[in-house]
Amino acid sequence: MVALPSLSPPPPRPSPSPATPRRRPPPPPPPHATPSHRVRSRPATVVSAASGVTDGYHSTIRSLNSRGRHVPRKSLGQNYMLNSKVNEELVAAAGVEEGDVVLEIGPGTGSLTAALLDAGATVFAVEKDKHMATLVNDRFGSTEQLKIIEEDITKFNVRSHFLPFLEEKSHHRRKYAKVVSNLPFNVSTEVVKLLLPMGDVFSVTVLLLQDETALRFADASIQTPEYRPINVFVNFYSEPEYKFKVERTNFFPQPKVDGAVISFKLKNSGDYPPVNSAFNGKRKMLRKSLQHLCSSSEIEAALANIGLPVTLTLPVLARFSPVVARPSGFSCNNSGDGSSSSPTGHCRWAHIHPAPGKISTPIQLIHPHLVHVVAYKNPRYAATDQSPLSPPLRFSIRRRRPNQSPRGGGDLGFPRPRRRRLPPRHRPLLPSSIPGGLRRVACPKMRPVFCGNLDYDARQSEIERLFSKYGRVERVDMKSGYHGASLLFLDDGLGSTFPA
Ligand SMILES: C[S@@+](CC[C@H](N)C(=O)[O-])C[C@H]1O[C@@H](n2cnc3c(N)ncnc32)[C@H](O)[C@@H]1O
Repeated sequence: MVALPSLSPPPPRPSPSPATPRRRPPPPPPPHATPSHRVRSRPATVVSAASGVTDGYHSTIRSLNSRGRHVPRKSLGQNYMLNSKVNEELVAAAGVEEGDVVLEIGPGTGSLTAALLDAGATVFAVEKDKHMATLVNDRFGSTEQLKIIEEDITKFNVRSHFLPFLEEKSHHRRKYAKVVSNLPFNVSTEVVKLLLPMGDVFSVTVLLLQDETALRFADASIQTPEYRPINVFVNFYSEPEYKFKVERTNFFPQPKVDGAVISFKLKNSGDYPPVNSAFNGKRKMLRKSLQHLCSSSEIEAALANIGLPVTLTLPVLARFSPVVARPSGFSCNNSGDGSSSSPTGHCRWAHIHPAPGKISTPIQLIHPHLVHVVAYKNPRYAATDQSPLSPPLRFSIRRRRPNQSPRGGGDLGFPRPRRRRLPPRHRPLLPSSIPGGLRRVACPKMRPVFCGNLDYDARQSEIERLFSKYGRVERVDMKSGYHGASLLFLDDGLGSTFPA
């Protein structure tokens, strides 16, 4: 923890004496962003017209101390920006201009907020730390140009809170907002997952992240071993561009790593290709990534049919998807071509068929935007139908035998915990924990069903209603750590199937 020196009023500098212990804070670090372009020589601290104060080392310390001594919290990623030039570069990277509406995550002491207000933007700021929210409020007073919400961005429903604000500020004309933020490093992936699919609200998202993370997000070459599902996600929803590196000396307290600014130009939701299942694989080798949908030979035949390579790019995936997935309603009645819409009314469901003969292969009911349900094929129906083109199989949630040792969450999309195998009489039946804070099901009849990629508006009650057709839903756990994921506990009764 860093003990902040009190600087109000700043004491006169004592003449240095070897006997006196040094009490003054270290001098301001040489502010240095290393832009890939536009290197301008400017003073380290710039007077903000909106705020009337400078944002540098001393002013940051002063504002942190202004409401009692405030020690930056590591758990909240509180590394404050000391260099106003970096803030200005952030604002410029987002092309913020007069009349723009901007979402800022974590305004902190308000240094970036000041730069945004100076550029003529109206700012909607979400700050988790009560102390910092009050501090920004004090700094800017009551202005029409700024609204501060004290909330955790990862639990915040951006759509329902931000859209009315956007409409009001843009005078009910359809206008895209922007996101500009010096993010706490520890929530960057969550925030990226939250914001990128919102191309109908935001045109561009400019974030100051950990340099390594920014490099990873901006990597568009899928042939490298570092390529991860997050890259598919990022490139699916946006066009990322690495802007410039920000050295760690620009922050207080100084983090252990450098930062970097990255911009994501968001795509409009109407243009997304329906390729959700491709998010599951690390490399986009179709034969492997999609082996749960059809057999390898069928995948290869489909590829040959449309003249595709085995390793995919996003546009190619978009062309391939309809060959293996047929759109259907969620409440499909064995005809497989239902067209009911999702609970939030956005899109249709795509029903993917299981690989022949793979009894416990996860069967994915994939919805381009809403939900991705992993259920398990019931061995009882293994013999009924094997062809991916015939009417859909009947599924049921896989049943766990009452005396079966609790298996890890691997089948549910969570890593399987390592367990020491106990003799049967010692095996803990129920309840036990699996990673992610989820509890095992207490009743052997209750089946956990994992739903991912939930829409931001999706509510617990909607999921409950959706699944209640297939059995008694004991409860729905909305996972906040995972982007839009929930786990629901379903008692489908002995004879019932999923979907019916
Ligand atoms: C890296 S500091 C940036 C502060 C300021 N924007 C600046 O440039 O100096 C991150 C800020 O985000 C806030 N924060 C941390 N976690 C948050 C969360 N989950 N939701 C909203 N704000 C958060 C912290 O309290 C802190 O003020």
